[in-house]
Amino acid sequence: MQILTGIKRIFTIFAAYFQAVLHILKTRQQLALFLQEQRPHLSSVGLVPTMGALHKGHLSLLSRSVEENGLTVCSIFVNPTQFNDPADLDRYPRPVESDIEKLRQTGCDALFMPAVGEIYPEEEKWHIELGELERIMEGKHRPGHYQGVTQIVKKLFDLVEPQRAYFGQKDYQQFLVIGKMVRLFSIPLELICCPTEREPDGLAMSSRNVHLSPREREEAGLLPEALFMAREAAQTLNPDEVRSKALELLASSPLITVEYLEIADARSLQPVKTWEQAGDIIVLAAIRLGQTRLIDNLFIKQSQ
Ligand SMILES: Nc1ncnc2c1ncn2[C@@H]1O[C@H](COP(=O)(O)OP(=O)(O)OP(=O)(O)O)[C@@H](O)[C@H]1O
Ligand SMILES: CC(C)(CO)[C@@H](O)C(=O)[O-]
Ligand code: BAL
Repeated sequence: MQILTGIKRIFTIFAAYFQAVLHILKTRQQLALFLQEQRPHLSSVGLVPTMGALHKGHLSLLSRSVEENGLTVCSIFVNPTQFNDPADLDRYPRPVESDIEKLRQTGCDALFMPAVGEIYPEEEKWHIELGELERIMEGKHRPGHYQGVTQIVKKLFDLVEPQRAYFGQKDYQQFLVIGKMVRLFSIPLELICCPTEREPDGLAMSSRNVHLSPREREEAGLLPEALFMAREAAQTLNPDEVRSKALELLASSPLITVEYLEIADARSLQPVKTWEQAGDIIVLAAIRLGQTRLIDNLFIKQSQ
């Protein structure tokens, strides 16, 4: 009896150990072999694409995937083709060791972290028709950005073939763009948009927040404040008036430059003139604080 209990205990320890194992895969081939081995035993695979420098926002996507799928793959790849500003690419934070530790703690099964040459062995052409979505807001202010995003996300979808892929609402326009790409290529997967995780003062968590000076960090709180104020003001004012009020609040900081602030139909991202014009309405903004560019958004009206 004692022997049996002992064997059971050893088995439990081994099982816990193997569950906690994070497989680190650096090449397409390692990823393909790993998935080939695992897939027959699994109900579903969840993919969480990231550029690393993981924070609680990323971890919330990972926890949701771990909960909903038999296997979760996180990718960390700072994709050069989506950076329209080379300085932004150069200084993008890359704290690999602490990222790996965080992934271990979430129960993520595999980390795919390829080198640039592994993903782009040679120069390649990529262009898909994203329509208006590419000509407004992020698309307008970061030319080529969504071509780079769709290029890498399509490659990741092809390599991992997940049943579900998880993205954050903080990059809401990106979520719509990826939805458009999935429909264009008829990719059989479910896209899941997870809520934005925020700091105590409301600032959306972002890998780029580390670049803010203490003074900029303080003023950055005005961005969520303007969005939450807009949602409140929508109860009594029309969209144009709300927009002006939010812009006024951001203008109160000499450090902030507003790139855009729009109140839009949450499906098309076209500006609305009345609250009745769309079922779902969202306020989206991008600001610059010194060298750092921050984006955020908040639903003002949601039909369900
Ligand atoms: N605060 C957040 N809450 C929830 N999801 C987030 C948050 N920040 C980022 N994400 C999501 O995590 C995924 C990976 O994002 P990414 O690696 O670019 O991090 P990031 O913090 O958004 O970086 P940056 O803001 O510098 O672009 C994306 O789907 C993104 O929307
Ligand atoms: C989706 C993504 C990982 C593609 O590089 C990136 O755009 C991001 O982190 O949001
Ligand atoms: N989180 C969106 C990726 C980017 O800013 O390039």
